[in-house]
Amino acid sequence: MTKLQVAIDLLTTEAALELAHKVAPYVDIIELGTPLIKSEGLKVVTAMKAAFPDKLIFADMKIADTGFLEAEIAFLAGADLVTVMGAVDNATIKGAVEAAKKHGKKVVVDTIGVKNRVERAQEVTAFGVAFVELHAGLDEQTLAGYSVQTLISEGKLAKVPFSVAGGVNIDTIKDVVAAGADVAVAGGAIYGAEDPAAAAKALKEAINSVTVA
Ligand SMILES: O=C(CO)[C@H](O)[C@H](O)COP(=O)(O)O
Repeated sequence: MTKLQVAIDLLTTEAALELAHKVAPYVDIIELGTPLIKSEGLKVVTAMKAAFPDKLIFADMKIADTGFLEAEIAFLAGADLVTVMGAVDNATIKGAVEAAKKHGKKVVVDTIGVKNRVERAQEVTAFGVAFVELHAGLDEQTLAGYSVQTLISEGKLAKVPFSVAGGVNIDTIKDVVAAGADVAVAGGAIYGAEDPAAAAKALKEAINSVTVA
């Protein structure tokens, strides 16, 4: 069953916790977005894990260097999953995976900026990462012609564990599930909604309505 991940791209711990309390019944993974971690520091990760010990806490660290060190500080703060950039040196990804093994946690590779996402997803999966995030960032989503369907198609081709992130919403989440994604990530579609709990509930129900062959 595809998991639902809420990406919290808000800027304060207080706002992030308030949103998480509203949507927690419907989500499997709570992501602390990169701007939130940069704004608040890793104490937001610690606070979220303390508030939701039964949820997977995803620290979107977007690690680009010192893979072992940066992954380890996030794990020590309470993260269950951390992101490393797919475009960086393999040594950084392997270092983060070593830290994950040491702490019994997991690494996710983020493909922002990766030219050949399918090939790179297959390469990094061999390093022992949990899954690959086929991802178009918030800036890329504003470009003319952007469509999340490109990421969804790549997920089908890659045949590795993957998530899709980049404007996933109620109109597209069923396609994400049907493509076999392990995780569907929704940020703006939840935190930008007038009623975030209702939005998260609808996304979860959409996931549950799809039968994957
Ligand atoms: O990691 C991110 C940006 O770098 C976002 O959290 C991710 O793209 C999901 O948010 P949205 O659904 O609003 O695109």
